[in-house]
Amino acid sequence: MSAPRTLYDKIWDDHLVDEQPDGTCLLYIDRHLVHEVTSPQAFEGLRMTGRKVRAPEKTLAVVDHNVPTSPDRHLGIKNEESRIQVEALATNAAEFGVEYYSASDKRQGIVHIVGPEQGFTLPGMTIVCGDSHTSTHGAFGALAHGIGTSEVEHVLATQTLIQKKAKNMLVRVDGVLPPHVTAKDIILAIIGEIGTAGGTGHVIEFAGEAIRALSMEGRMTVCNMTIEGGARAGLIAPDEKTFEYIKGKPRAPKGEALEQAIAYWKTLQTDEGAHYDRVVVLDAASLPPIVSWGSSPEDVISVQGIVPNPDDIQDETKRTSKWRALDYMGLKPGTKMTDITLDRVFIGSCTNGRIEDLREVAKVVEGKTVASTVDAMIVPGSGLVKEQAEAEGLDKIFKAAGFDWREPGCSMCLAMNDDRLKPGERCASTSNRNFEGRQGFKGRTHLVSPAMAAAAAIAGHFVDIREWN
Ligand SMILES: CC(C)[C@H](C(=O)O)[C@@H](O)C(=O)O
Ligand code: SF4
Repeated sequence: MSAPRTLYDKIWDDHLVDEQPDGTCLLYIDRHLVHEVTSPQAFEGLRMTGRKVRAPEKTLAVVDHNVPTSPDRHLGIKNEESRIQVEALATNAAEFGVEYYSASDKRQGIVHIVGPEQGFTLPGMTIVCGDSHTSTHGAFGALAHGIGTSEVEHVLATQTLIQKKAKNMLVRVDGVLPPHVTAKDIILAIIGEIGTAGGTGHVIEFAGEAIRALSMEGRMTVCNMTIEGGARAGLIAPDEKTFEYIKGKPRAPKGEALEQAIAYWKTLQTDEGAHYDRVVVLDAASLPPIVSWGSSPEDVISVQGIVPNPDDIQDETKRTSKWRALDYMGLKPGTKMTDITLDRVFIGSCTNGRIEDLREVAKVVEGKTVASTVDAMIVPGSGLVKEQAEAEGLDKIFKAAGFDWREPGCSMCLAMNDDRLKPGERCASTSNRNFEGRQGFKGRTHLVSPAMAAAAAIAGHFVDIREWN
C-alpha cells in the first residue's frame, strides 16, 4: 500500500513531469491567468525568440490593476505607463491567440474573481498567474500560486513550471463562528497567530468545521490571504459546495464530463494519517471581528482591543519595527480601536469584492448614511459581480447611503490607478495588504471584513459589528 498523502501531495504527484536528484521538478500547468502588469516582458520574450503560446486555450488574459474605476473610463487611461501596459495586453492577447477581457467586456474584473466566475478555476488543477494572490483559487482544491514574469514567459511557452516541492502545513479551524464574524476575520486571526513568515516554505491546507461551513466565496477570502501568511499556496479540499458552485459556470465541464470530473474531484481529500510538517489549530467560537493596527497584516487585534504597546515586545528589531509602524499609522499605544476615526472606506479587491461581500455591506448600510467625515467607495470585483449587485438593487442601497459605486478593478487595493489615499488619510479597507504606501503615498490602511468596513463608513470610526443595529 502506498503511504497516505495530503491533498497537496496528490495534486503535485498528478502534475509531476520530471524530478531531478536535487529535488528540482517540472510541473504541468493546467491554467494560466494573465494580467497587464506582469505579462508585457513575458510576451516580448516570446516574440524575440519566435516562440508561440503553447496552450492558448488554457490561458486567459484580463486587465485589472491599471484600469480606472470611474464611469467615464471608456475615455481612456491618463497615466502613460498604465495605458501602455493595458494596450500591450490587448495587442499580445490578439497576436498570440489568447482570450482577453478588455475593460469594456462585462466579464472583466480582478483576475482572481474572474477565474472562478468563468469556471476556468477547477479542483485538482495547477493554476498560476504572475500575481501573488493566485492563492485565492486554492479554495477549489486547486494548487494555485503566484509566479514571476520570467516564469510567466516559461509557462506561456511550455505550459510547465520549474518548482521544488513545499512542505505540508495544516491550519484547522474548529467550531462555529459567532454571528458577524467572517472568513476575513478567520484569515486575519490566522496571520496574527502565525505571523507573516509563519507559512514560509509550506503549502497550507485549511480544514476543520469552520472552514467547511464557509461558502465558496468565504473560502476564497481565506485562501486569498494565505500569501500574507508567507505560504506558497493555500488549499481547501473540494466538497458538494464546490461542485454546486462550479455547475453551470461558462467554462466548467457539463453533463457526462462533469459527472466524471466530480468523481475525480471527490478523491481530492487528504488521506487518513497523512503527514503534515506543521499543524496549527484555532477555535472559531473565540474569534472576534478583527482590525489591523499596523503596517503588516500580522498587526491585528480584536475591534474591542487597544493599540498595543511595542515596548512590551522583547525582541529589539521587532520592537523598533512596530514603533515605526505606529508612527507611520499615526497611532498611540492604548488607543481603543473603536476610537479610531476614518477618512476613507474602501470595499472591494480580490479578497472581498464578490457578491456575498456586497450583500453583507448592503445589510449593514441599508437606510443609513455614510458619516460626513468619510469618503466611501464600493468597487465590485468584476463586471458580473456589478451586474448581479445591480439586479438585486444593492447599488441603489449603496448610493442612497452615500457610497460611490464604481466600475470593476483592483482600484484602491493598491495605488496603481487613480483610486488612492492622500498622504495621512486613514482608510478602513477590505483588501489584503496594509504596507506603507500600499493604498497611496503615506496612506494609512486598516484591514477589516466588509461588514466592519461598512459599519465604520456609517459611524465614522470603527465599531463592533456584533453590536450594530
Ligand atoms: C501587481 C501584482 C504583481 C501584485 C501581486 O503580485 O500581488 C498585486 O496584485 C498586489 O496585490 O500587490
Ligand atoms: S485586488 Fe489587490 S490583491 Fe487582488 S490582484 Fe488586485 S492589487 Fe492584487
